[in-house]
Amino acid sequence: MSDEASIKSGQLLGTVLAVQANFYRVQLDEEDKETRRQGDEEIETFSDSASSAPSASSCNPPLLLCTRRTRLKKIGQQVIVGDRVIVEEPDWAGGRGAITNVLPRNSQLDRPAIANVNQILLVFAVTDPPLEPYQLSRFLVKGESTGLDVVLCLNKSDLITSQEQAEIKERLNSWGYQPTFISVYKGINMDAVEDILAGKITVLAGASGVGKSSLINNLIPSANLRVAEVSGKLARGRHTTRHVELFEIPGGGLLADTPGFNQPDLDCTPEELVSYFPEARKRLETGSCRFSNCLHKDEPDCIVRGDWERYQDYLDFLEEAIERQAWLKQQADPESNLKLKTKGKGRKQYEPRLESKKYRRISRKKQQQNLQELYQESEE
Ligand SMILES: Nc1nc2c(ncn2[C@@H]2O[C@H](COP(=O)(O)OP(=O)(O)OP(=O)(O)O)[C@@H](O)[C@H]2O)c(=O)[nH]1
Ligand SMILES: [Zn+2]
Repeated sequence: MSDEASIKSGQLLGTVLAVQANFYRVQLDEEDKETRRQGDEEIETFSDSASSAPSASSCNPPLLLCTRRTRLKKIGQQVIVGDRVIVEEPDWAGGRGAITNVLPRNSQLDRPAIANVNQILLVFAVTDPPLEPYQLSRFLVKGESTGLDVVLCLNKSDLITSQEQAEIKERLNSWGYQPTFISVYKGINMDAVEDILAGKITVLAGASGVGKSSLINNLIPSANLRVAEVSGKLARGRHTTRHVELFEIPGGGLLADTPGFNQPDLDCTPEELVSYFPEARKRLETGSCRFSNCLHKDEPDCIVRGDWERYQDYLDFLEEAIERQAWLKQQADPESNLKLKTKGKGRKQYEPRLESKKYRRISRKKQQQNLQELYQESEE
């Protein structure tokens, strides 16, 4: 891997927006416009038909469909959406190029794989569907567990009074979040959303029906067709694959709508869970628990346990994380699926256990259950 400083002349720098079979759709950086213009002049000089075919630089956005160099394949260098890549040998008239190198990633999300994401934009509705604190909490914790910034937008603010809005705001402030109240319908605070997204790679997440598709269509009019094509209310096509795509926002920034991220399954360890609650982090800044490995449940002299609204959510998620850890341990250790039995004459032998208990209990909230089912459906 090389870095941005070592780009040589003749090399172009761009960002992978989508992966289609063995091709990578790469958006070139603005600085490369000059190079493209020069390239076009050459084409016009040498080809009579150049004016009849649209060239890469006349495309807006400037995109090249690229292959990955064999050398990258040989060294096992994957290219994923969001990657900053070096492109060589551009064919401006044909809109083609070859990826010769991948710059080091600043971050990487898995499932779906996407590089260099700066933040998670969590969208919920203030009502319709009703704002469910437990579900919101799960999404927030899931978002925090990526280590990226989590930004919260609450849509459909046209449906509530300013008094109700103030109450929600106060409540979420106590959770450690400053929500932006928006309305895609009424165009409320859409410029604030554009400011949040500008110059960054953002992953959009949020429960079903909160207005994510509406938001994308509003921000990116050109995505209209594409969203309707691949997702839409009828087809739900985007939910059947792990397809990820970065949409260019006219006001700046790239946005990924990844249904894979929309299942709020928590996959962290019991120890790290506490750091995904801003209000608990704040308590830990003011002091420490007696035990360094405190899980903040019923240990003596715990600074986290106490009278804060989401403490019960913390305990619920902790239970889940503990069960998950036990389950993973069992999976990793083949002998743990076996039971040590003492046979005749003190001889010991492993025998298969009866079917082990399923680690995940039935979710206590129906809405969340529906979401999980939805996700499973989409995975099938
Ligand atoms: N009142 C109001 N309704 C809105 C607003 N934004 C979206 N809606 C409506 O909310 C419903 C859901 O919107 P979508 O954009 O499909 O929501 P989504 O989050 O993409 O939903 P999924 O595709 O199920 O994940 C639609 O009926 C929209 O018309 C808004 O600002 N105000
Ligand atoms: Zn503690």
